[in-house]
Amino acid sequence: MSSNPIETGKKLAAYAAVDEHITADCKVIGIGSGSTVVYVVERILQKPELKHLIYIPTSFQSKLLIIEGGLTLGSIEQYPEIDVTIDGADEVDPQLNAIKGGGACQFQEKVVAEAAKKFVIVADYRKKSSNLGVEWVKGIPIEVVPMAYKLVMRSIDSKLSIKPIDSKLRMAINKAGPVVTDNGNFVIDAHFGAIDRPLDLLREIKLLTGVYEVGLFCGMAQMAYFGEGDGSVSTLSA
Ligand SMILES: O=C(CO)[C@H](O)[C@H](O)COP(=O)(O)O
Repeated sequence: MSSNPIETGKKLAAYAAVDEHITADCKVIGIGSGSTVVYVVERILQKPELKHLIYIPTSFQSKLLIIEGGLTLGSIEQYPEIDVTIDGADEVDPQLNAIKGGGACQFQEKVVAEAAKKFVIVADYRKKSSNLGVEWVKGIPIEVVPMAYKLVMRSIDSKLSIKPIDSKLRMAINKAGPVVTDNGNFVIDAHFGAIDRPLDLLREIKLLTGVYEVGLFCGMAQMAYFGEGDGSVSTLSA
């Protein structure tokens, strides 16, 4: 085990979720994105009985994890019904509402989560929260069509029932200009502070012209696994 409690937490959560939800009688598995999901694939690769399943990616990163692991890559067009999707999250509340999109993959992640009979979140202890917007203060990731980004920023400021504390276009590191998603779009991160009614906010933001997808996942997850700092795993169920 790593001596870093965060890495240990990610690994414990990922291993527990794979052990409890991915079995040889599953057919199609959705693979989320981010650093915790690396441990999901690591655990799958330790189990030869899971080799024959079809794996659906949620990003370029997770496609590479599947291919480099020698697993069978499928597409959501071929397999629109998924048995289990396991993915990370940036923040999860007690009702299992989540903020996702820290890695700008929220659109494909939402498609693959929604297509699954069971959507399971894996995360380290920092992601557990009493209220969305309290622990994850970088803002809700909102994927927007590039030519509309200024309009969406104006609309976020003026048309929602709650005003953002801060909202900005996500800029790339090691590249001049904005982050460009796997779908060729931009991301606006809008921080609203503690969000009391995430589903209402999700609906409002989705109605803004130019918005492609919102990194609020409400009522989607059946279960979440959190790797704790003391080496244990805690769970939340819907
Ligand atoms: O939503 C995501 C990417 O868009 C990730 O699942 C989320 O950012 C968590 O990542 P990590 O496991 O690295 O903490």
